[in-house]
This record gives sequence, C-alpha cells and structure tokens, in this order.
Amino acid sequence: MPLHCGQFQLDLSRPLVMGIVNVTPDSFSDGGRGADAALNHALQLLDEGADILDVGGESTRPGAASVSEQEELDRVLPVLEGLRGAPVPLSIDTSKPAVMRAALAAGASMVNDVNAFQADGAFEAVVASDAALCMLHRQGDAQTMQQQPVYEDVVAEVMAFLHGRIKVAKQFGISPGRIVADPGFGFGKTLEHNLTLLRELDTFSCLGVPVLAGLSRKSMIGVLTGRGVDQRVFGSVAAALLAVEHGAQIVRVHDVSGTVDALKVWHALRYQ
Ligand SMILES: Nc1nc2ncc(COP(=O)(O)OP(=O)(O)O)nc2c(=O)[nH]1
Repeated sequence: MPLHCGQFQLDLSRPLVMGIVNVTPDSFSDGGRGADAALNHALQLLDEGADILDVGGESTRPGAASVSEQEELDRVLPVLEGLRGAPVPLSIDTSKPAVMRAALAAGASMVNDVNAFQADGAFEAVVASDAALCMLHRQGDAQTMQQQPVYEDVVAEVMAFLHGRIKVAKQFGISPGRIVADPGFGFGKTLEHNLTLLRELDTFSCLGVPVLAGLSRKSMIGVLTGRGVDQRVFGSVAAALLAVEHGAQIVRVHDVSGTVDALKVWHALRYQ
C-alpha cells in the first residue's frame, strides 16, 4: 500500500530515504544553519536522491532548549516556501499544532511529530489535510528522556504506545494509508533498548503502517564506533541498512547520498 502524502503517493516497494533539513542553531548534528543555508542544503539532499525532505526548526535532542512557536515558524516557513513545488514531499518536524497548520499551508505534505500528536489540537491540525503523519515513541521529554530510561519490555511498551496512537488517529478519521510509525531510537532509550528495538524492528509490521527509523549520527552510533558526531556517516549508513533489513520502509538520515547507494545495493541483492 503506498503512503498517502498530500499530492504524493509514495511507493513503498523500495525503502525511502528522508533527508534531514535542520534549521536550528543547536541540533546535535548539522545545526547552525539559517534559512538560506538550510534551503541550499535541502536542494543538495534532493540532488543526492532524497525521497522526502524533513524540515525541523526545533532541536529534539536530549536537553534541547524549547523554542517559541513564532521562532519555530520564523525558521521553517522560509525554507518550506523556498522548497514549494519540490518534486518530493516536504515534511515538517514539529510538535506544535500551529506550526503544523502553517507548514501545511506553506506546502508541507507530511507532519513528523516526535510527540505523536499528543498536544491539544495536534490531530485537529492535520485531520482535514491529506498529509501523512509520522508518530514517534518517546519516553519522557527532551529534558528528561535520557536521564534513566527504564522498560519492562521495551518492544512491547513501544508497540503498545504506537498502537494506541494509531487507534486515536483512526478515531479522528485519519486513514492508515497516511500513517507512519517510528519507535523513536534515542528518545528515552539506552543503547541496549535501541539495539533490541533494531533487532526486533520486524515485529512493528503488525501495526499495519510503514515503519520509519531514525538512527542517523545518533549517540548510539557514536558509542558503538567511538566516532564524533561528524564522523558517523559509515556507522549511520550501516544502521540504516540494518533498519531496512529489519523491516523499516523509511529511514531518516543526514547523509542521503551514502544511504541511497547502500540501499540500491540492498535492493538489488534482495529483488533483482
Ligand atoms: N520521526 C523522527 N523524527 C526525528 N526528529 C528528530 C530526531 C533527532 O535528530 P536530528 O533532527 O538530527 O537532531 P535535532 O533534533 O537535534 O535537530 N530524530 C527523529 C527520529 O528518529 N524520527
């Protein structure tokens, strides 16, 4: 079943690459860009083969300072306007309903919410659109999530949360064909939790919606490789490949070109 994403029907017969476009001064990786630089970066990711562009104006990394609605709008809207008419869907990475609405009006056709549309008015902000929704599991919030993540059974608990959010989305009349689920690597998880989720990612297919995995340049890659955040391309490409091998249909990455190449090899091996 394709992913309905505004005027786009995304073919999921091959894994899709979501390119990260951070318009933030403080993202854990590749932040520090203003709108012009972010727009140029987005165009570069398009050239590298991104299937979706995910524009974010607020860092979601552990301990990140929150950003006002207006500040977030001031960051993302110029980039979305500059990308209007792009040949791929534009996604807005936000948890604020007002930013969702404004981004959809500015041409976004996907809303990526690390808070899984739990804010008051979040589902209402997207229901009337035909945008896709990505719902992520997070334990705690940016300030608390990495202090001491604890689960009885991380897969079962993440699965139950996502199942519950999908159920609520459907109650709002949002069709499953618009929904993407994301276990939230690094969002209130230890390294062991992340590895368990990656090993058992296939089980999330029971949710009946595409799975998105965001592992790119995250601290788990740093711990496993001993590399600093700007030296994690190879580890991140390996992680994206493993996520796809374990059932992810979309991978959210900083390094589009390397990921696209790796997935071309994977796809040929699997299907040619
Ligand atoms: N669906 C989804 N969205 C996400 N948004 C932000 C980040 C954090 O990564 P990044 O955007 O590079 O960092 P920052 O939030 O500091 O800008 N990770 C995910 C993720 O894993 N899945």
